[in-house]
Amino acid sequence: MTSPAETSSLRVALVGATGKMGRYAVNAVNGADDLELVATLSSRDSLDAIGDSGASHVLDLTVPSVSPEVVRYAVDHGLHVVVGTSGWSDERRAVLEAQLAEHPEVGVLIAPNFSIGSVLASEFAAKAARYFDSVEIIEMHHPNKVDAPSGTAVRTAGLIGAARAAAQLPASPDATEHDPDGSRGALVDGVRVHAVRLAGLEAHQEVLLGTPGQQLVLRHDAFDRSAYMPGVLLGLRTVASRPGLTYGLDGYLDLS
Ligand SMILES: NC(=O)C1=CN([C@@H]2O[C@H](COP(=O)(O)OP(=O)(O)OC[C@H]3O[C@@H](n4cnc5c(N)ncnc54)[C@H](OP(=O)(O)O)[C@@H]3O)[C@@H](O)[C@H]2O)C=CC1
Ligand SMILES: O=C(O)C1=N[C@H](C(=O)O)C[C@H](O)C1
Repeated sequence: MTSPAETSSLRVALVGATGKMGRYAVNAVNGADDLELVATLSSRDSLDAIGDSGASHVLDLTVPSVSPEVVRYAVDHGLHVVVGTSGWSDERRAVLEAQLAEHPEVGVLIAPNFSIGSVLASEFAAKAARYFDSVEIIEMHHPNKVDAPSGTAVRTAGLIGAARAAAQLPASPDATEHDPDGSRGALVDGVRVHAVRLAGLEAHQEVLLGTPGQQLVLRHDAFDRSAYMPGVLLGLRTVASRPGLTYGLDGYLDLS
């Protein structure tokens, strides 16, 4: 928990303030008595507006091609960062870890998903994975999403893959020999991931777990972006007390 002294000086610069997530986050931060929104940036602004604003924290809700530059700027300036933007691959996180080693006082949270339901669904999937022969992920999003598979699906596959490896499970059974068009989906940490983009959808994910005679489906639906705001605020309030990189909001939750 952050102390009152720390929270009273929590000044947030929001990058991506004009986006779908950013617009919700502006309202969420403005509605929190212990947070002050000191800068709102879009693609038209220089990142120097962050430094000029006197921010202590940066909230990054941009696009995968821009997010690493935002985070690099913030860490170089000694600012704590909460990242919701997707696209933070193992390679990108390794580069960030190296940068953070030079700024050991700085905390960064990369949260592939801020919603508690989604975080729990991924956690449950990882717990269940060792008891089933097969597991596949279907992620379903609005058609404006620029990246696939979703950051949430990548994170979920990572947790499941680690759980299956720890249990020394073989690969999910699959006799496919001929798949010229990639119908079997992407393979992420040994888990097949299928990405659907459909008008009318927001953000949805199903983890299908199968073993002879039964199936378990773990599904999460985010119907609008209010689902993410409690997690955004939790991240902002906690990140300064957690130096280094935390990957996944579960790192700030007591899920044991
Ligand atoms: N972690 C989570 O729980 C969630 C994560 N996401 C992720 O958050 C990210 C944002 O999603 P969403 O709000 O839908 O995206 P939008 O496309 O609606 O918004 C993108 C924002 O990034 C800004 N931007 C683009 N380029 C730059 C730049 N060079 N410098 C500064 N700002 C820039 C845009 O500004 P402009 O208006 O000027 O173009 C806009 O404000 C995505 O990666 C998405 O996957 C989404 C939902 C939940
Ligand atoms: O772009 C989105 O909408 C979302 N992006 C995040 C992701 O890539 O997982 C989180 C959520 O799925 C919504």
